[in-house]
Amino acid sequence: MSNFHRTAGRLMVALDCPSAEQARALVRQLEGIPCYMKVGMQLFYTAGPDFVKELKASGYSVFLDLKMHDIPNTVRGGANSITRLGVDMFNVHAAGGVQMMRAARLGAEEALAKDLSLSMPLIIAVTQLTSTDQRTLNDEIGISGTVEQAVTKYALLTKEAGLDGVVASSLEVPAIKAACGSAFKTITPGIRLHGGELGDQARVLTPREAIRNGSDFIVVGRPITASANPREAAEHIIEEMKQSC
Ligand SMILES: O=C(O)c1cc(=O)[nH]c(=O)n1[C@@H]1O[C@H](COP(=O)(O)O)[C@@H](O)[C@H]1O
Repeated sequence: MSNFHRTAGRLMVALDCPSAEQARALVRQLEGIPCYMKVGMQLFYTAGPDFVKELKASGYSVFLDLKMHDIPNTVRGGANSITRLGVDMFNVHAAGGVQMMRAARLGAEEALAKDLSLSMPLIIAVTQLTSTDQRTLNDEIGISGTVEQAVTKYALLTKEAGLDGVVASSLEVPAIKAACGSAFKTITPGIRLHGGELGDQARVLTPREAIRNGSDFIVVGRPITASANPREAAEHIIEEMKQSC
């Protein structure tokens, strides 16, 4: 496998689009770039499971980002339905606790037991959203300590629950890997090009910095989707990632 393909395989493009048509147009522009496609709430709530199946039928790896956070029984059912879509990765909130995260794995296992053609998706837990800064964590959410401490605690809970890794900012990746081991996956949004608009993201790094920090995957939305040329933007990001390897 070429270095280009290895590094591009660590890019996840957030298809945060208001319609299936717009998402399809974006996917067409990115054709041939071997990235994951991330389907989040905005697209899923309008285009639904059919769009996920369409991406899978076209050969894409899909991260279904619905951030489940509910009672264990409901998350178990949700994970079962999501796994039956054949996605490669999905997520829950670590704040739901160990029992809830274990229920997500159980729901996925139950889906697999019923359909042997399915494979086990990676199940990932969101630690602290990358839009959360230190003040918000302490004063609004009511969690004391540093963001890194809060993220590491949730990462350890995620590992205890038997999930595959966490979503966090790449700033926290060294601490997560030190606490949970290098095989524990880190999926990092909050990626911005040097000097780019932060928007609502608080904890950000560039693609180059994220890969240097040890992120397994970087999640990129607006730096690609809001660009005048999404394909060029994705290629530029892959180039940056390649230089960091
Ligand atoms: O789970 C996620 O993917 C996620 C977690 C998080 O802490 N922060 C975060 O930004 N995301 C998602 O990553 C993407 C980032 O998009 P941009 O800020 O446009 O690059 C969005 O689809 C978010 O929903």
